[in-house]
Amino acid sequence: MLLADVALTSREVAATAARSAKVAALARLFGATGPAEAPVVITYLAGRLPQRRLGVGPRALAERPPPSPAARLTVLGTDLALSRIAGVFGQGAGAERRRLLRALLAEATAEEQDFLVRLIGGELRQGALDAFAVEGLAAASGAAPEEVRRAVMLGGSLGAVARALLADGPAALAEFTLTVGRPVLPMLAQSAKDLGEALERAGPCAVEEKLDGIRAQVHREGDRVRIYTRTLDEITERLPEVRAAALELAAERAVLDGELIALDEAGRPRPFQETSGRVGSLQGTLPLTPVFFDALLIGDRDLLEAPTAERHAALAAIAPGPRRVRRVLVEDPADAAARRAAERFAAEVLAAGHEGVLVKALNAPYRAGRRGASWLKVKPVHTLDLVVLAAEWGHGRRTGRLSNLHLGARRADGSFAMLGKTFKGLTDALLDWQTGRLRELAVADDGHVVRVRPELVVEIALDGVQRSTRYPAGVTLRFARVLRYREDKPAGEADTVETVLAMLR
Ligand SMILES: Nc1ncnc2c1ncn2[C@@H]1O[C@H](COP(=O)(O)OP(=O)(O)OP(=O)(O)O)[C@@H](O)[C@H]1O
Repeated sequence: MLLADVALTSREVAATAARSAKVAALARLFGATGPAEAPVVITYLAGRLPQRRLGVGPRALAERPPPSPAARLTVLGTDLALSRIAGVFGQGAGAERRRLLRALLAEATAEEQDFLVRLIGGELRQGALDAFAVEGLAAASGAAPEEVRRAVMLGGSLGAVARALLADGPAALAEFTLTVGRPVLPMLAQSAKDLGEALERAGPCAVEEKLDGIRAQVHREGDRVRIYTRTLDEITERLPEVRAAALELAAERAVLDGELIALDEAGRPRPFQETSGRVGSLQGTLPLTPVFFDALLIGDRDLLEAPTAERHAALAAIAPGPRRVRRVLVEDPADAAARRAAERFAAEVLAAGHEGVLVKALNAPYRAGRRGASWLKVKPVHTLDLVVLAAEWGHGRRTGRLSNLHLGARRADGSFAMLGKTFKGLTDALLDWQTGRLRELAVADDGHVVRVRPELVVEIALDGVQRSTRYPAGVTLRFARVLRYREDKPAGEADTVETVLAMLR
């Protein structure tokens, strides 16, 4: 497949607001896509790179050679060329990467050059693309969209499902079942205003402590253990203590969902930044403890469709108390005594230094990859996960470091609206870290503001939001401060403008 075909479809999909037209354009393209090309095609359409980071800056992207008169770049050829660029390290790497990029661009037509530069610069990101691609793939292959969706959750990636579907047709979807050693997307929670609202919405439920750590899915088969993050990256090698804990479970074969936290000697949770250092690229040395809250598979039993109460019981049978999240049951939310007990529990959880509670409907299945109403989170402090759009060079003590962050929320079309700026809450270690990371993401630097690819998610605490004519969404943040970077969260899942506007009310 030619890169030109992908560029054309990308333009068509962006140009129409109609879901059916987007899906039809994608279905046409997938009809002509080979199985091996499919993962790359899908990644490009979503505006992402399989290589994630190329290490080329704004200067390299600004240097365009004369375009090729005819389209001849293939998708796989382009992918190979980008992998070569990403693989250059050491002295003179910058210049060598620029040379390779120029050589690639010289092979591209003017339209392909445009596509590549915007792709590499992060301007083509389309958060909603995967959902349309599922339908486009279903249409192109004759499979049911719901089946494709289920396979993506269980297979962990749209690319892998597309490859199988385009190679073997709808029958290939049967291979995508929950398998030990193959992570599935975690179930996510919606927000509730307070515990009262959550109990009302959930019906009979469990109220659980919300631990402030790192989401982890732990797979065990005999003495083989694998640990995955929320984005399904494998982190087993970095966490021998978690592996050891998994080997102590009373089940040889299990897939469990939980949170990794760092505790001090008194058993109180340590700040998240110390936890995340072990998993993200910040440095961290504290040992982590897994605390499980769900079981997806135990022995030969796939528990995904089993109700919460049954999954919790299955977990309790194989994991000792300290390895499990603490919870109280509210069998009847209309019962005042049960509600009071839940309120007391939530207050204790906060007093113990945790961030809030989760309220989980007892009769609901485990919905991998979904943010449904059967899990509700209640947190007393307002926080937003926003995307860093730019940063300003600091002054005085912060000279030479990127400091004041420009923060954006996600629009429905996948672009970002700036909400405000903050340099509060940044420790020296965070300043150093973000300076390095943001320079890697830089696309422009005017000596004052460095604009970056919108990829880095940061969790911001705030006192609220207020109307403002200075910012494009008509709203800005009050007393925003940085809590932590969320390297485990993709920008496509950052909070939306809609969520922020809802906070005005
Ligand atoms: N008992 C628990 N049950 C489920 N999740 C928990 C629990 N304790 C802590 N968590 C963590 O809380 C997260 C959900 O709430 P949070 O407000 O942190 O959302 P987030 O990570 O910002 O976004 P998302 O809801 O997208 O995960 C889970 O992903 C998990 O990491």
